[in-house]
Amino acid sequence: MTTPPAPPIAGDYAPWFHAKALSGSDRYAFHSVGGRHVLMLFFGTASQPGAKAALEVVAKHREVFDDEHAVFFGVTVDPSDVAQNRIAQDLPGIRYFLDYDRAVSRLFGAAKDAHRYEPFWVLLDRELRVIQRYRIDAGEAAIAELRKRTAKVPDGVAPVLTVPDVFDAETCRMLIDLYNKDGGTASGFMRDVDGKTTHVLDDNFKRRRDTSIEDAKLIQMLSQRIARRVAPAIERATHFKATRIERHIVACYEAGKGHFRPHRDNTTFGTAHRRFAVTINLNAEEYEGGDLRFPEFGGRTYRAPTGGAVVFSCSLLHEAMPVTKGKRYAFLPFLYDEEARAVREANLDKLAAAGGQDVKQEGAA
Ligand SMILES: O=C(O)CCC(=O)C(=O)O
Ligand SMILES: [Fe+2]
Repeated sequence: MTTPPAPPIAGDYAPWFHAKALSGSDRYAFHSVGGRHVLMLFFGTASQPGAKAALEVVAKHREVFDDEHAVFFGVTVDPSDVAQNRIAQDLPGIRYFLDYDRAVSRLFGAAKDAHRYEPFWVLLDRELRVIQRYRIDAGEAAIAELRKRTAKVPDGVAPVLTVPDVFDAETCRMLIDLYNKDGGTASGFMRDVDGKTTHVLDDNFKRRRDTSIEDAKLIQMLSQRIARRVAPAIERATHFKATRIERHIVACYEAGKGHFRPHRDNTTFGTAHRRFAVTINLNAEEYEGGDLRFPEFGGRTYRAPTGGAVVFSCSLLHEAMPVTKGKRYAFLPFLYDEEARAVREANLDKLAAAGGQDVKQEGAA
C-alpha cells in the first residue's frame, strides 16, 4: 500500500485534482486555474456557524475575486449545502467543489477520516503553491494577505527557450501555401471523458484551423530540422534528449477569431507522453496579437521570430492570445523520448475512436 502524500504546507506546490463542481462540471481541472492567486475555504458544511461566518467574509470582500487576479473556491462535503441553497456559484471568481467523497479535503488535510473535519483557509500563489493556511476564523487575515499579494505581483520570466532559424524563409512560405491550398479544418483539444481521451470542439476555449502535412519527404525534412536545431537546445537546457515527434501540422489563427485559452498539453491519458511543446511561427511580422503567454509567470508575452521556435515543457500552463489583425501561421509539434513512447503505447487503448487520429501520428525527431 502506498501512503498518500502529506498535505501541503507553506512553500509546497498544492496537489492537482479533478473534482465535481457546483458549476455542473463533473471533472473540473484544478490545475487550469493557475495564473491567479487562489483562496480555498475547506468549510465542510455551511450549516456550521463558523463556516457560515467564513462565507460571509468572502461575500464582504467579493470584489477581490475577479478571475483575473484572484479566485475563490469553497469546498463542501455536505450535499445539503446545495439542497438548501446555502452556497451558490457567483462569477467572476466564486466557485465551489462538491467534495462528497472527501477526496479533495483529504488531499489538503481537512478531512482526517469520515467523521473528523478540520476546516481552514488556504491561500495559493499564481503557480498554485501554498502561501499560508489560516484557521477558519481568520478569514480577514487571509484576505488581507491576498490583497497585499495581488496589489504587486512581480513580473516573472517563464522557463521557455527561444531557438532562431529552425526553418528558412522559403520553407515557412511553402508551409503557409500548403495550408492555404487546403484551408484547414477546425481543430479542438483533448479531454478525458469517462476514462477515454476524447476530442472536443469549443470555440470559446480554442479557435484555430489546422492542416496536417502528409508528404513523407517533407515530414522527414521538417523532422530533421527539429532534430538538429531544436532537440540540442532542449538537451543543453534541460538534459532531456527528445527523440520522437508528434504531429506535423500547419495551424492558422485568424483575426477576431483565433485563440487558445490557458491549458497544459499533457493532462489526458492520450497526451500524457508529451514532454516539450514547440511553436514555430511562420509569419511573425504579419499579424498583431497571437503571442504566447504563461499566466503562472505573469503578463509577459513571447513571440517566436519567423522560422524560429519558442519551446516549453508541456506541463506549463500556456495560452495563445487572440489574433487581433491579420493571420498567424505556425508549425506546432510536440517532442518526447523513448520512455514517453512506452507511456503513449500503454495509453493507446484509452483513446476514444474519434480523438485517436491526432495523437497516433508518429515519427522520429
Ligand atoms: O499557438 C501556439 O503557439 C501554441 C498552440 C498550443 O498551445 C497547442 O496547440 O497546444
Ligand atoms: Fe498547447
